[in-house]
Amino acid sequence: MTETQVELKNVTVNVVAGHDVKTLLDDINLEIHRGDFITVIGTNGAGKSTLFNAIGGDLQISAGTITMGGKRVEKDSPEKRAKHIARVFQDPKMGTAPRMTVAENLALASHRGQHLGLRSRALAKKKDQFLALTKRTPNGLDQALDKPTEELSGGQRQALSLLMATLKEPDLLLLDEHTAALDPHTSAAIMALTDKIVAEDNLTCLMITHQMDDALKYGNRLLVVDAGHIVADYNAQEKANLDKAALLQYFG
Ligand SMILES: Nc1ncnc2c1ncn2[C@@H]1O[C@H](COP(=O)(O)OP(=O)(O)OP(=O)(O)O)[C@@H](O)[C@H]1O
Repeated sequence: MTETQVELKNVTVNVVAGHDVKTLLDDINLEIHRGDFITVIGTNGAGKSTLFNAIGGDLQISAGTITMGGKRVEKDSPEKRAKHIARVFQDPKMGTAPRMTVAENLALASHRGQHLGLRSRALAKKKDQFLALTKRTPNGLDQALDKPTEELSGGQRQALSLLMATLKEPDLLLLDEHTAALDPHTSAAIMALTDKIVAEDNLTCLMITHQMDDALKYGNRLLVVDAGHIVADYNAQEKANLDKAALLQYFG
């Protein structure tokens, strides 16, 4: 039986814009099952990142409920929700501490939700684990464990962000166009790594992308967001029968 991991019921997000109230999400209903890997597409300004902000708590919802693992979370702070939700953004500079080394960043991520103890002995103990972890990446991160993150390439930083986000196996992984700033070759490599981590760790994941090929190739479900609504929710079988031309129709 499929287990519900996250559920949005009648979620609406209104914001005040000048003298008007703007509805960014309009009565959204969405059930996410454990192990779902859902790709999310839609035009610029459709509400995709707003959906992530509502789930992550960066934006308060105006109506409705959000449940994670059976518990209501819509009133919880983003910090409290971050114990269960990890997010990777488009900008490779976000999500890592630039002056800290790759190993130190990984140590930070491995202490998510706990008090920090970045003593060098503790770090040395974890080096083997971090070496094994970074060897999974396609772009030489394992050779850069002692380098400050600001010296890494964009692709290496996104690989690191992904490892940091998934190190503690979050209940929900939110990928917000995390390969959009990368060249095609690096983007493909990071997508392959993403797919591997999601499958091996059996993560529940939502991934926003403007790459229709990636939206079709990865995941077991595909959502289309338009003007604050979910206008399509394709299951694995329906998704297998979709092609790029069908998806492009949603972009007018
Ligand atoms: N805090 C806010 N206050 C007012 N308007 C907002 C706020 N956040 C987002 N918006 C607006 O809500 C709409 C949806 O934005 P959102 O970033 O969710 O779109 P998106 O689908 O992620 O687009 P893109 O593909 O361009 O990233 C846009 O018109 C945006 O300007």
